[in-house]
Amino acid sequence: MICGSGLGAITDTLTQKQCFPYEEIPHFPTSTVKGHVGQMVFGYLHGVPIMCMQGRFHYYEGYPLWKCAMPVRVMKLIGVTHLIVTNAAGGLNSTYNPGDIMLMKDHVNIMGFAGNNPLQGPNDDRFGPRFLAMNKAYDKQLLAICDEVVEEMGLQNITHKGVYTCLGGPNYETVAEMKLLRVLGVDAIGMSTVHEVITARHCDMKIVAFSLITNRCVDDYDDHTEVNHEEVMVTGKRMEGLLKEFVSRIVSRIKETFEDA
Ligand SMILES: Nc1nc2ncn(CCNC(CO)CO)c2c(=O)[nH]1
Repeated sequence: MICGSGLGAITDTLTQKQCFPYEEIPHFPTSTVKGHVGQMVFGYLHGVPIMCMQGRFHYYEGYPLWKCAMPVRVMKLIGVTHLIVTNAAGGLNSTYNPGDIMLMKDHVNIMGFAGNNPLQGPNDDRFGPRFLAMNKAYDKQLLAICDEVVEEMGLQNITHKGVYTCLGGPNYETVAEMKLLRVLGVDAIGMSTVHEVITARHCDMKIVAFSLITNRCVDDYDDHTEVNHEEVMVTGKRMEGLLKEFVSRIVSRIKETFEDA
């Protein structure tokens, strides 16, 4: 699992936890962002062994995308098969409200348009192919499991399926940028996740990802509200209980699916 801004409480669901601060892990970057604890947490959830990044690394912290996503390859080498990625995101789709969940059905790798990609450079054949198909990055079976959990928890009114994009940050978007992203079919905007998903897909992990919509993206020159990180974390804190239950039930169903396989 990868926990986004303010979503680190998801690790509270784990038992027999062993925590390793990133600064104690050789060659790992360190988390410098408020709301990101900065440690790798190992534990169990419904008897399933879990490796969880409590806090992630971002391009805007000064790390190249391959380094931000490097922990995904460490997870692969340790034997992780399924990746649950969470993030806090701004809701560009006007039907989204703070506190909503957006299940990622796809992403727009806008940083990749300029070739800024975690797989740039010589391909490491130990993990995957030189040229990677991305049309099935978001696993349909895992999305169906999310749909079942949404139904079970009665979250239909606050849950959406949409398209996410990752900008480099650390600034939030301008009005013109939000208007452009809306034209491109983007529903939620963040500063993470896409490079982690590309890296996970490259090494054939099954991936499910969702955004907690922490604030509205307002593409109106007459609206003077300004997004800020505190607001992002406040919404994360408000929704942490529900998200813990949501993720817990997803893992439980993945376990059932694996046991039936
Ligand atoms: N408009 C907008 N709203 C958002 N809410 C959360 N994030 C994700 C970025 N989170 C950063 C700063 O809050 C910390 O990684 C964003 C974003 O990128 N844009």
